[in-house]
Amino acid sequence: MSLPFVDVSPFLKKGTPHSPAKDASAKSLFDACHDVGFFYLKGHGIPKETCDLVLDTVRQWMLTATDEEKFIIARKDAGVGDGDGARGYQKIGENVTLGKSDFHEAIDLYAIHPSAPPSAPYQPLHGPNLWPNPSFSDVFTCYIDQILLLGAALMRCMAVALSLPEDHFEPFITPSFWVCRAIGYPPLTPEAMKANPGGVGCGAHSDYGCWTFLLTDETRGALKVEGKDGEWVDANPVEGCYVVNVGDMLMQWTNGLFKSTVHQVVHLGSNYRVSVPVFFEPSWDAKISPLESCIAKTGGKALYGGVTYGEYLLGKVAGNFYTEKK
Ligand SMILES: O=C(O)CCC(=O)C(=O)O
Ligand SMILES: [Fe+2]
Repeated sequence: MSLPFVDVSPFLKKGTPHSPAKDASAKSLFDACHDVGFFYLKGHGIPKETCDLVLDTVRQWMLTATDEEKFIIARKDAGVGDGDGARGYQKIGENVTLGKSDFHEAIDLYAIHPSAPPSAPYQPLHGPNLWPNPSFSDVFTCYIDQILLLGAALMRCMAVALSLPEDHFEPFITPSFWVCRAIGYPPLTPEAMKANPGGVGCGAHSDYGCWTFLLTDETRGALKVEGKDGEWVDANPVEGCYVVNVGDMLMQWTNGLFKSTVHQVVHLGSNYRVSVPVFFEPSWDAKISPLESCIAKTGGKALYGGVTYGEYLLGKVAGNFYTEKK
């Protein structure tokens, strides 16, 4: 199995008339999402220099920040200092998947909550992002703005793929409650290998939102996608493309028509690998339930109940971290 390609370029400019190019693009999106749930997205219009700057910014900070600098922006439980239980730096092993620690460090960033208070204490997910420094914040804020436009374009493409009006999803995603992770996977030293025998940088999981736009450095053989027969397929980086995948929320929204596929990161190389997934999500208050047109195409019965996206997210984030109490 190799991952299919989807060209989103016909949808980048909002308000353009329907065209055969749009139909072709929407059909390739439908096939990719129905079949594998993972694809290479081309024609996205985000310059290579922007992507390189994002990756370099993460690498530079992860490799040069002192323990104290990392501690200052460490993720804290909600209500503790500037913590909201989700945002901030996580040291190696703090993130867990299926009860096992992941061998990576990361800074987690989220959209600002629509009713975020001006100062601490913060309820879960209601805090400010904990930025390492102003230039990191500038680079990421500008980058995420571009991904949000791309996410909206992909939603227009998805609407056409599902025979809906092109702007059908706009009210649900405006504004998107996006999530972004700046991740570093250190090389596995012999000692690290002993503590983490499988070398699992990020355990097998599916993503919980809508679309994941994954930017990675040039490391090959690290990201693995579960194929239909349970085999692991490498999703190596392709120059000029994002690796994009369907998350659980989109699977529910399409009543299972689009697949949210399990993947993992096993980085056994001797380099420090950097990746930056941006998770494009509905608005905090968006009510998501299976689309009628998708129910009709999948046997006529809704397979999922409805959720409010923010509540659903709160439940997911609560299970992400290793705490001493567990
Ligand atoms: O680092 C990667 O390539 C993928 C990370 C990932 O799957 C995630 O953060 O959900
Ligand atoms: Fe993932």
